[in-house]
Amino acid sequence: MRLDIISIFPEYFAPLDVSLIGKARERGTLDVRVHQLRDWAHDVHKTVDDTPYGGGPGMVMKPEVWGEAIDDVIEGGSPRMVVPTPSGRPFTQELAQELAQEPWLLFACGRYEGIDSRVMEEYSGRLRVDEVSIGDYVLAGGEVAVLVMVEAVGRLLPGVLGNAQSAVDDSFAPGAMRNLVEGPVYTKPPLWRGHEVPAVLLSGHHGNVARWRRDEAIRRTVRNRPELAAALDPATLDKHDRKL
Ligand SMILES: NC(=S)c1ccno1
Repeated sequence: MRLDIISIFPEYFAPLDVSLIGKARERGTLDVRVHQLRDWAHDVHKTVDDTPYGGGPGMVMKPEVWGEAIDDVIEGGSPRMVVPTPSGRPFTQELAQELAQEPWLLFACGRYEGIDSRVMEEYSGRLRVDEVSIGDYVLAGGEVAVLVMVEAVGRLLPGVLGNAQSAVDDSFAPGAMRNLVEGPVYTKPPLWRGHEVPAVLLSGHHGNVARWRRDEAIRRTVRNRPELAAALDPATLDKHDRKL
């Protein structure tokens, strides 16, 4: 997968050189290219923003600069374009799975009050353009949101996770974990400061362990995410689940 990221703060993406994503880049699974938007601003101050039409606070990012940058980066190609914005569709594990199937993603990091809407309008005619929100809160720009999305998508690519089963068991993963969050996890020692590991996890009985883990996932989902629990497909719940 090729990932292009356009931003006025390319240094935000140094974390993509480490850990799982860094190793995926070294192996060639991920080809990440970060671009400084100001390279396409031609005035002496490298201006990328201006005052909003209609008045109001803050500044809006200029369409000319973005248009030149995107045209140069895509070189006539057709990446899927993702624009992080609080007004976008929710970024979910399902969307991460969908984006992980794409051969090429282009992330446009807005700052200030955002990118002139004509940029998304212009490229929607040529590319799949998704405005996406990682949550109902406002950041100073799209860079942190892109880091979140790149990690969530990148870890789903073949060979990135040490054990592919991890992605299957993820919270929210399609299939058995759909609309469920994961239950608690434990490791050695079996007793720590008076806290014991649940006995079933030491039993070696795989069926009982799987049942316990599902029960705990349902309990935690009901406790922490009642709106997800309400959306659980009744067909996937057996009579034991319904008693939880
Ligand atoms: N919530 C998101 S994605 C965002 C982008 C910029 N500010 O907030």
